[in-house]
Amino acid sequence: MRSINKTAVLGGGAWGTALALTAARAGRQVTLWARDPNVVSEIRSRQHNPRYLPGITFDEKIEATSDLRDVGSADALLLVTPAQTTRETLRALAEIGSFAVPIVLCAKGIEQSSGKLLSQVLSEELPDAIPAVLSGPSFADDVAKGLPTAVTVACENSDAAEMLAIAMAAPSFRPYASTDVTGAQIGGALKNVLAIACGAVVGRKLGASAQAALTARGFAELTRLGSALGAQNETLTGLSGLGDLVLTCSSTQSRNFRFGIELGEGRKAADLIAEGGKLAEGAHTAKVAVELGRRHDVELPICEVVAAIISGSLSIDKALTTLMSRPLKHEAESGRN
Ligand SMILES: NC(=O)c1ccc[n+]([C@@H]2O[C@H](COP(=O)([O-])OP(=O)(O)OC[C@H]3O[C@@H](n4cnc5c(N)ncnc54)[C@H](O)[C@@H]3O)[C@@H](O)[C@H]2O)c1
Ligand SMILES: O=P(O)(O)OC[C@H](O)CO
Repeated sequence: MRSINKTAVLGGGAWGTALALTAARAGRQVTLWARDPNVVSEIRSRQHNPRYLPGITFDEKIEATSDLRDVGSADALLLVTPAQTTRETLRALAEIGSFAVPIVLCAKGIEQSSGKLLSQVLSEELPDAIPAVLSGPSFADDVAKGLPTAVTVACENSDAAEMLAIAMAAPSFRPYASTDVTGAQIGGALKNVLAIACGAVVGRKLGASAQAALTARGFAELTRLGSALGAQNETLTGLSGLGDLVLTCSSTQSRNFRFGIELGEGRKAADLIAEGGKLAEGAHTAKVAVELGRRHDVELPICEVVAAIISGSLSIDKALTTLMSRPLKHEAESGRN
């Protein structure tokens, strides 16, 4: 694999911009591709992205473009468009070349139409690419401001994982290399769904004890599904698993958590989605996560009630009764449904 200097970021939203800044701080040459020409012109002319990172201006040099052909010579690409647009973005890339370089999946979700992890989607659309994942506790706003955090960078090829970690490492951004591509995706996908549940508990004023209990039982679900799919325990208890779950299930900075709060306060999911506000990936992942669980004989009761609340078939009060009246069991049985 060639060394990583030229880095392309696809996606001009909050996370794409924050990761482009991080790569520049790490000393990389960065091209940011954004679909929206306004984002490109704001970055080019004023070094900021006010729609997605309001109040943040940057000194780092980032080349912004809306022409996808400009990313063709990158040594590595970071894919940072919403999870459900991954296939579409990859297909657009495939029209330009075969990209036999690392493609780092930074979105957190599972493809709704197929139930596939984004790494599977990548392998189908760009079979020559080297699939990698970047995930962990990281609010775009914090990262863009240079506040410190640590993340997981996973690639089956251990050398490539290390090279990617080095390529993205900056004074306030510490990537840990991993070879567990599946495990690194499960935490990010499920924590968004579980954060909606925790937000609903807060919005309904059910108390901090309920929020903590739900987070811990949510972690049991994340672990069960991850283990069934072959994830390593260290990944699930690490930055992209437990680390991101704790962050997202406890902070009003999280869009998924805030989506849950609104549900808890009585808003309808369909209305929130129709309003097209901030991206809450968990609303798009809940149902497909439950289906993925079923295919692997894994029960995901919290994800299940979140999916039912989002579809409008279950109220929050009924969801609580459903969860609290499940058969009593030993905590040690958590790994087995
Ligand atoms: N914001 C964060 O703190 C954060 C942190 C880690 C991971 N993520 C993940 O990163 C992904 C992107 O999130 P974000 O925060 O950047 O979202 P965002 O809403 O801020 O930005 C999404 C961007 O994608 C673009 N986009 C939407 N559909 C597109 C399409 N079909 N083709 C090309 N571009 C398209 C939008 O124009 C926008 O620029 C999500 O999966 C999210 O879970 C976000
Ligand atoms: O704002 P959220 O809920 O999409 O969370 C952002 C990041 O995934 C946190 O690590």
